[in-house]
Amino acid sequence: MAITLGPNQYGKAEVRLVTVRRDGPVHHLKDLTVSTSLRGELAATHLTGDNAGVLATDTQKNTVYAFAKEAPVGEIEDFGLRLARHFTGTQGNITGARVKIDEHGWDRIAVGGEPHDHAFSRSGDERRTTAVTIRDGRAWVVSGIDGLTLLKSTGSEFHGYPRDQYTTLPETDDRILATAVTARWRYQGEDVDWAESHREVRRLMLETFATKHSLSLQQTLYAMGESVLEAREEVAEVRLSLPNKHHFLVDLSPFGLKNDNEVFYAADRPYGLIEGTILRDDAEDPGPAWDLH
Ligand SMILES: O=c1[nH]c(=O)c2[nH]c(=O)[nH]c2[nH]1
Repeated sequence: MAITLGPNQYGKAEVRLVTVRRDGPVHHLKDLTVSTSLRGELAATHLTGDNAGVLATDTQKNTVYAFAKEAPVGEIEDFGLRLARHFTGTQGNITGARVKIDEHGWDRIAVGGEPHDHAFSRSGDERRTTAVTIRDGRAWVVSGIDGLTLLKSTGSEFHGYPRDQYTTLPETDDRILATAVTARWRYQGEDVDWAESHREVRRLMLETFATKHSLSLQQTLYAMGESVLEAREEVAEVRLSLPNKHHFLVDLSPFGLKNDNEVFYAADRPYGLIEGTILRDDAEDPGPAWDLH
């Protein structure tokens, strides 16, 4: 029997980085969680403990902080590209790098209706994300959104599904549709206005969720991805993971009351999990070598 080393990578996970741009009385915050991951000729350390080719994860963490000082962080995609290029460009045996960044939003506190210069409140659960991968000299950028919770109180039906001996779900032509969007979209190329693209992808998905009359969450998922690919040529592929946050009608008949789609029980688990990829058929296939997402 022969034993070999399979795919491997190493890096520093979840470096918490907060920067304050202080070029005047109005301060600008960036709040990021950065994870680095390197690949390459790393057999020696695994097989013999020879660390000559191992850029320490502590050094990777320090590089994140130093880069944040040496130039403005800017958009997370650009920051990720700078870091990934640095790791692959300066370490002879490192041929691949992945930098994942989550951005946590802060809103300015309104004081007397005016946004404050340097006091903030956390924006909520939604996070902007990116994963930048350098592989064999090529860069791939996959950006996204986590934790964007959506609900529509009508405009959603679910019926026509098979009924077998285990089916109890009543068919409905009017239900609450709610989900927490995890979205990832892969860019073709790097010549992108990242902030504008993120804003527009988000807007398109939200508008489609709101306006598309839904016969299933699967149909809504496809329509959300399709609207992005139709309008944004810089995007090659959209992946969505949509938990169906069920809202069940409460049976009010024991109290002699009729429930006209007004009183619901919001269940937290179990939940349906609807996932899918929407693709442009002429987009370049990045290959399976290192899952980009
Ligand atoms: O939009 C839905 N898709 C399903 O596949 C499903 N299954 C289910 O029980 N409810 C729903 N809703």
